[in-house]
Amino acid sequence: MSGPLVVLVGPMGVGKSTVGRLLAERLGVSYRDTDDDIVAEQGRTIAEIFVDEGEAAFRAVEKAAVHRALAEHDGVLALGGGAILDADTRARLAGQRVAYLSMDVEEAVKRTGLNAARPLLAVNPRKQWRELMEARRHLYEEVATVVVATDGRTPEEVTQVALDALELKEA
Ligand SMILES: Nc1ncnc2c1ncn2[C@@H]1O[C@H](COP(=O)(O)OP(=O)(O)OP(=O)(O)O)[C@@H](O)[C@H]1O
Ligand SMILES: O=C(O)C1=C[C@@H](O)[C@@H](O)[C@H](O)C1
Ligand SMILES: [Mg+2]
Repeated sequence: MSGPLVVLVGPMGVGKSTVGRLLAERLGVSYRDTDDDIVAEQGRTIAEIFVDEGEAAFRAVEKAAVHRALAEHDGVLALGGGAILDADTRARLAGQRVAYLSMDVEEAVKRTGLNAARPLLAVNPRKQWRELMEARRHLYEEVATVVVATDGRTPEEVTQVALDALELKEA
């Protein structure tokens, strides 16, 4: 299988960065995050891109960054929470090993809070979360080869469950 060893998908704050780094360490590979790529390439925060140019422009930048990372990276790759909204990106994930990290709404509010750095959850996070997940849950499930529930688990426990589910050997 060419492309990343593992791709992580899931909503904002579910632990993609935290678990992604731990997974990469355990597997002896490098970690890459498309949100970080976008910030580095654009020289602006994601919140700034949303405010300056709107969500549609952000999604176009994101799509290019995701496709580049899928072609270049062979370690653990975390995608931005909304990357799976794009049909070409979902098609591109079809042959990949993809772990969907999931959580329920209460866990989501605990982990993301009222964080202004997450523009899609800035106002009424509980309601926004539910709406986002209604629109996206089936897309995360569509691209996933494994689903790992993170509720009530530490990042280390989530990492272990993911390794077992993916049947990957440690370095
Ligand atoms: N299993 C866990 N249990 C409790 N807290 C966690 C867990 N995993 C991550 N966290 C905490 O939740 C917050 C969000 O985690 P993280 O930044 O890894 O998520 P993310 O999916 O990368 O989010 P983003 O949308 O910003 O990319 C952090 O404060 C992190 O410490
Ligand atoms: O879920 C989303 O739509 C987003 C998630 C983040 O990773 C960022 O990519 C951005 O804040 C949008
Ligand atoms: Mg992250």
